[in-house]
Amino acid sequence: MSEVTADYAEWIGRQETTDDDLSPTAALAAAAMLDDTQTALEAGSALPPLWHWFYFLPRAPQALLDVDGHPQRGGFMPPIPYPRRMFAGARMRFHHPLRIGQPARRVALIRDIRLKSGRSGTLAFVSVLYCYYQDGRLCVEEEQDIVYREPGPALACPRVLDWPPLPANACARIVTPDPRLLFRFSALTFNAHRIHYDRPYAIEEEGYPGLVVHGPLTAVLLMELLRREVARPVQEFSFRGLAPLFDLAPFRIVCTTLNERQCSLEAQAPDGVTAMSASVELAPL
Ligand SMILES: C/C(=C\C(=O)SCCNC(=O)CCNC(=O)[C@H](O)C(C)(C)COP(=O)(O)OP(=O)(O)OC[C@H]1O[C@@H](n2cnc3c(N)ncnc32)[C@H](O)[C@@H]1OP(=O)(O)O)C(=O)O
Repeated sequence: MSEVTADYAEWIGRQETTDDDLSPTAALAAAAMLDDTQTALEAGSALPPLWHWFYFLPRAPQALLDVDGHPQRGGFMPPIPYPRRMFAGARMRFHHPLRIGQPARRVALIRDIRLKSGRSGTLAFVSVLYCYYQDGRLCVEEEQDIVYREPGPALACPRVLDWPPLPANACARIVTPDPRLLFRFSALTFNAHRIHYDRPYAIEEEGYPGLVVHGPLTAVLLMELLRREVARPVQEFSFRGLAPLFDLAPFRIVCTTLNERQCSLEAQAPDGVTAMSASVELAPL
């Protein structure tokens, strides 16, 4: 195990800088995808939390895409040999909102590469730290975990069961992850991974029962539920993808208020299993 990570030691500490003018165009398209007609998205408006994912898009030329649709490994990301890439989770801290229509910079740094043994086989986790700057100050810090898996047996189609009753201090929404939503999210994030839009590829090559819901889309939907229902600035947010969600049946997102500063969020698969869990620290009142 440690030998494999040693092979990639030279990737740790690699950096990549991306500039973006944060034009309102992407935010307006994201609002359309989210049926958000309320949020002010003019030049100078605060970008809602997590909407920075609609900016700083990958710029790999078409000729340098791998068969799965991601940029070929061995550039910024290490050449891990396991073929199944997934977004495993992220932890972030919001210091200041990014402002629409003003230049911003993202600095990415490979922080860690670690091999683990999981129920699904060997997992290689690559942790990437992203720091977002505007007006010379650090606005958002985010550490993402990308996991690469070995090929494994095909996953079964999820069963549809009843979701558990909601606790009193919780609110929820049912999400229908149809291909139109997945396509728009892939387009907004310029993510060409075929598991999100190419059903034969997702089923026959990567062994999923349907199109896979992007982890960041589920995280955005959780954050939007919080933004609508709790409507307080977020200071910290972390989430972990525990099981994939598919376009085959609706899933439920739930936000539970724990106390004045903390909420927990989760996405529940059609069979009731927690597919993503998240926690939020709100800014002090
Ligand atoms: C965008 C984008 C891609 C996507 O959006 S892909 C779709 C979104 N992502 C998912 O659906 C991932 C859902 N999660 C899973 O399928 C499984 O959790 C996963 C990652 C396959 C691992 O399952 P296992 O059953 O094999 O793992 P274990 O539970 O046995 O755990 C083994 C060790 O790994 C650690 N671990 C597990 N899951 C995570 C996680 N999400 N984040 C961080 N660490 C994780 C676990 O703690 C165990 O560690 P120990 O130190 O205790 O051994 C795009 O590509 O851009």
